Amino acid sequence: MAVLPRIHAPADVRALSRDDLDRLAAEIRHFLVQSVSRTGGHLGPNLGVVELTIALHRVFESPRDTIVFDTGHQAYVHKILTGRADDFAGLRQRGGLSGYPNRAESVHDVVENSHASTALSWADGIAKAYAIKGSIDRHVVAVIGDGALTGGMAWEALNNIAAAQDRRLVIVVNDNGRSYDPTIGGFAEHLDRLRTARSYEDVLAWGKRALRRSGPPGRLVYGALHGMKKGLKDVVAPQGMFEDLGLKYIGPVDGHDVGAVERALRLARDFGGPVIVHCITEKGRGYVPAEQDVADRFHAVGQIHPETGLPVAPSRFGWTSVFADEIVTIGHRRPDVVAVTAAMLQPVGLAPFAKAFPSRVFDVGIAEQHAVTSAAGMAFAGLHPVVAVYATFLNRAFDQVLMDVALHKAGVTFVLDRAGITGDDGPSHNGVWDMAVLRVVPGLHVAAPRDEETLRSALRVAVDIDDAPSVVRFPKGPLPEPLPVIDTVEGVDVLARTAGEGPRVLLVGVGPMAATAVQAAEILAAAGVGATVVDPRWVLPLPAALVKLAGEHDHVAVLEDGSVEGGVGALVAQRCAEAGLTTSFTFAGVPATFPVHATRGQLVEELRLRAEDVAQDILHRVRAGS
Ligand SMILES: Cc1ncc(C[n+]2csc(CCOP(=O)(O)OP(=O)(O)O)c2C)c(N)n1
Ligand SMILES: CC(=O)[C@@H](O)[C@H](O)COP(=O)(O)O
Ligand SMILES: [Mg+2]
Repeated sequence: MAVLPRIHAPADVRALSRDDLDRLAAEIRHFLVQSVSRTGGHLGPNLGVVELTIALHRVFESPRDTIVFDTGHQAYVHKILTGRADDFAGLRQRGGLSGYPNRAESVHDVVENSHASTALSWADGIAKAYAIKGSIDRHVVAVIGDGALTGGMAWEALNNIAAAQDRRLVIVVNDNGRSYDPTIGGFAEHLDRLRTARSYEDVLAWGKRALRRSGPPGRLVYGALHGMKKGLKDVVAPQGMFEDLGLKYIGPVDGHDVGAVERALRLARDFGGPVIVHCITEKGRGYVPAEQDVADRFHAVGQIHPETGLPVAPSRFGWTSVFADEIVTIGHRRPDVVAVTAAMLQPVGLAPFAKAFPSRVFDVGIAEQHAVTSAAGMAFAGLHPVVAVYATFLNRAFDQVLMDVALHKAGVTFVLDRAGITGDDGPSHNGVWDMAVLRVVPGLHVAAPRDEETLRSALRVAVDIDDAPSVVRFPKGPLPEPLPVIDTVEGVDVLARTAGEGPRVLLVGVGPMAATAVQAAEILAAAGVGATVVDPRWVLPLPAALVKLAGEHDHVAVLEDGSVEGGVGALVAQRCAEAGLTTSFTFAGVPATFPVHATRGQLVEELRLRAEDVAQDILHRVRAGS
């Protein structure tokens, strides 16, 4: 009889027999492959934490004990064990399950932020609060991957966690040796060494045999050692780095052996202080296409054929591919150009560059702040670094862009992929803050290309800027059709001029929103309102021609796939006001909200960013004479 249908809450998992547990793990694995094949999602990471998550919910009593997941992309099993298996048909879809923990879904979910390396700080804060509130019997458990452990915040948290030996805080390191690629750096090598050490279980078993064979005194010693705060493993093979930090270490544990993980977690739970449980897992475990995926073990898949793992729809030539191609061309021409990635070499399109110039690409781990400041160092020493990250992840390196790159007028180029609304990856993955946040950085240049040619051009110009930071941002997904230029005004592309009676409208399309602006102009023309559509291509520094053009029109609409608060539209309005213009404005962009996961198209409609929405809003303003 199937076990999974009997699981509606963690208590059901705790009630299972040992045999049922193995069956449950197999059934969950089958379920994940069948379901995520249909919806897309983080299949590989979740196949790697099936047994680990089962053991977690058997040893700790969520929500009384608090379990937080770092990044949260590996929380599908947690969702299954907390009664949401039936909801997976709607994974990452509007109205369906989020691809990450989500408090609106369950009391068992805490951290909704999908940005890596934050879980230990969450755990430290929660543990401090429990201590102050006297809830000393509540445990806090943080599950963090080896990749997320390469992020600086994790080490800030470890430093604090180690400072309080009385906190019931368990750190479960889910060590599968990879982010997307194999995890890099000295710490990753340290984990490697631990990983290859004799397993915790083996050492325990050896200790039991060896000491017990030596008669009553040996048995006495084994009992004393096993009961010791430090535990046998540390006595036999103390784990230097963690021990030096003041953190007890238990492991390495076979993360696919429910019993072994349970035993290690129980030991950690009862220790009464901060403990690291080092679980060795395999990303994509139990699904051959994922296990054999050299690139990233099916880290994130679209819809696939479950039998083969092959994509249902072939991926189309997209924005990232254009960057991947152009940066190689630039690399041939410019030996000083180097590339920096934060553990996302393939997703950001740097694999061809790495193949062509293996010594000129640097994977710094999930460490965007380090990526930016080390790039400032590279620029100081005569290189032109190109830092390629997803737009949303640059948020955490704002100070480094401002104070290490811009303050020193460093020629660093930032390539921001997934800029704008991405949608199904949830609110923390939309890349909508970059233009508003970076707007205040002195000297910084920002390009928002609208198609392939303007992207290639922007990259070529950016790498030639050697006295200031430059940013080139583009969205996720397939390339739009090229938009022809009918005129230019002091470097600003004019894409359309339509006839009409009465007030004339200036439509400023930022990046791919230029296409929406052209469509909106056509709708306005049909309503008898004439318009000019322009695309500045470089939105920072703001071209003076935009103010001049605004002065020649009665109403200005700025369309941007980014925050409308403090965005490009706000900047255009400010410059117009400074020039004494009294032009009225329509601002089409993303409001200061966290849109719930949905497709990009659904969010564009929800946020009224379609051409028909923008045209309607403009007509309303123009006809109201405002
Ligand atoms: C700040 C930040 N940078 C990059 C990412 C993209 N990202 C998502 S998961 C991941 C790899 C995480 O590796 P690990 O922590 O080892 O978890 P695993 O996928 O191996 O379970 C990366 C780089 C992110 N979510 N947050
Ligand atoms: C969890 C995480 O941050 C990444 O896996 C991200 O979800 C990938 O996004 P794309 O699928 O857009 O590359
Ligand atoms: Mg990993």
